[in-house]
Amino acid sequence: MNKLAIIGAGSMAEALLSGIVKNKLMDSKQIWMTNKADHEKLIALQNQYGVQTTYDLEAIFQDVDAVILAVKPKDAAEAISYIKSYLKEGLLLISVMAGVGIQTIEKLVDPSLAIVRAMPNTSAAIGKSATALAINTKVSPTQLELSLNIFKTVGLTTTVQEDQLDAVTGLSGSGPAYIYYLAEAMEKSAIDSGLEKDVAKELIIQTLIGAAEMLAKSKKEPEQLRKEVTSPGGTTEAGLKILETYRVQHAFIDCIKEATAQSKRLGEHIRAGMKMNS
Ligand SMILES: NC(=O)C1=CN([C@@H]2O[C@H](COP(=O)(O)OP(=O)(O)OC[C@H]3O[C@@H](n4cnc5c(N)ncnc54)[C@H](O)[C@@H]3O)[C@@H](O)[C@H]2O)C=CC1
Ligand SMILES: O=C(O)[C@@H]1CCC=N1
Repeated sequence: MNKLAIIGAGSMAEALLSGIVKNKLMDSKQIWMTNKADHEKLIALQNQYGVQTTYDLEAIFQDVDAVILAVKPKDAAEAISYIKSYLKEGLLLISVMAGVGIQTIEKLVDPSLAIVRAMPNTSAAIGKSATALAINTKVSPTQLELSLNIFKTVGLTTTVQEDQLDAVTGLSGSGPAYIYYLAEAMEKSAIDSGLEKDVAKELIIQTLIGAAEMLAKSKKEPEQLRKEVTSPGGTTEAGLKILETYRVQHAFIDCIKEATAQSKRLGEHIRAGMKMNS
């Protein structure tokens, strides 16, 4: 790839930029970035990563191979109409916007445009994202490989059908927040029980890393691993009984389903807004 443009310069855009630069996927001088109006942020990114930043769309799009669209879903229509005249056949558009479907984007751009819809998560900032990608029929094998290579710089990648991306968003897109929520609860209870915050934090982090690595490395199902921690009449059993009383597993299932539904609703909301404006 000779040149990459990134539209939007927020946390997700920076995480991707950082991965691409760190893994030397391309020279940072070949990456062009812009945002809505935060000039200082662009200067900071330029200084930190050596990328090119500008509000001059002609300069950004001249001879560009791929464009990453990393604005908020609510800004999708405005951002796409801003760059629409530059989105030509042969170009690859990669969207990381939650909920915004490929069909919705197709309605806003040249129908021949190759589009990848990706759902990373914020662990991209440390190269540990779980990213799923879906593509439209215009994406060539080379463009798919390029997209996978971009997201591999920030973690694991997989491809799914487009209609599965809302479920991915509810599961692994929002997923880090569920784990942080658990970590918050662990920290609060540890402090209430008299542990020092620093000590508690260290123990919690290692417990989460250890459990995640057991899930990754052991061939056992999560249920089996849970049972192996739980001695009859022991501490874990006593603790888990409380989770059962509060139906916490059901709450997590409902949580992920609701996040998935919200991804669908976001997409519908944007589609409805487009119809009203057309
Ligand atoms: N934060 C997360 O956990 C995840 C976010 N995403 C998606 O990534 C996208 C970006 O999210 P964040 O980086 O968290 O947002 P953010 O609010 O940090 O950044 C958004 C950026 O878009 C720019 N922008 C807005 N309108 C624009 C326009 N018309 N032209 C050019 N730039 C424009 C803003 O200036 C800003 O730089 C969202 O669509 C979100 O759904 C995807 C996966 C995970
Ligand atoms: O909450 C959100 O809408 C974004 C998308 C996935 C994670 N965060």
